[in-house]
Amino acid sequence: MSGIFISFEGPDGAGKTTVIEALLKKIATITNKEVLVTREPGGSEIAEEIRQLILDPKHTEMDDWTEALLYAASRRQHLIEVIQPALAADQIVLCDRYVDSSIAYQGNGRQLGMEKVKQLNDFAIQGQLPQLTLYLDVPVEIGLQRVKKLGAGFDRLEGQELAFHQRVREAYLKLVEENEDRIALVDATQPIDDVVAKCFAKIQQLVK
Ligand SMILES: Nc1ncnc2c1ncn2[C@@H]1O[C@H](COP(=O)(O)OP(=O)(O)OP(=O)(O)O)[C@@H](O)[C@H]1O
Ligand SMILES: Cc1cn([C@H]2C[C@H](O)[C@@H](COP(=O)(O)O)O2)c(=O)[nH]c1=O
Repeated sequence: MSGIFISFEGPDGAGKTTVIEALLKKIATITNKEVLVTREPGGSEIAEEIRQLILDPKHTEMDDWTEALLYAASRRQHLIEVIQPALAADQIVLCDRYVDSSIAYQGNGRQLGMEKVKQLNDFAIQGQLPQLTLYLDVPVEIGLQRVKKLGAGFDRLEGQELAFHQRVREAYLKLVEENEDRIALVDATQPIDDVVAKCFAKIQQLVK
């Protein structure tokens, strides 16, 4: 695979989508490589259908392991159908969430165990990790407040209790500590231009 795979992570409302959009233009100034923006869960027709199933607030009866398996299944489909072909075509892939989301949300948020959820996903991704993961760190109250302000309501995951979101953030901070060669923490409470500049600096180091 000759492309570059970059994922973006963070609690809900950290600013991933906004940052990725801003980075698109900036990346075009430093490389001729095509840039593909995609997201999880989703990014392909089948994976988007799984997304609807998982995030629908009316699916209150969904078992936690079923949820973890559905995220892993949508990841597998997206990886095979979208990410790997783009990398093979020498593109830069900017992915809004990837495997660290499952380890944080299902592993620690749902308390299924970070290592167990990692193992489940090892099967799905077969070693395909991003070269760089930009973790946008924000206190969960601030992130959820930002989502609330958008006015579209909460999906099934966003609608979980505060303690769930706090466990998610704790897990991310642990992942940053354990994977400092891959995951870079960016303070996402800063003004958006500063957050974008910090992310861009990290990407420049990789793309040059
Ligand atoms: N650094 C920032 N400062 C203030 N507001 C921000 C910042 N970053 C993003 N926002 C605002 O927060 C809201 C949520 O941002 P965005 O949708 O990019 O977050 P996200 O991480 O993609 O969320 P989700 O996890 O729910 O997909 C948007 O209204 C965006 O303009
Ligand atoms: C990939 C992935 C995501 N989640 C959660 C995180 C969010 O609450 C939603 C996705 O919605 P977004 O607004 O597009 O960020 O799903 C998760 O729990 N596990 C995962 O693997």
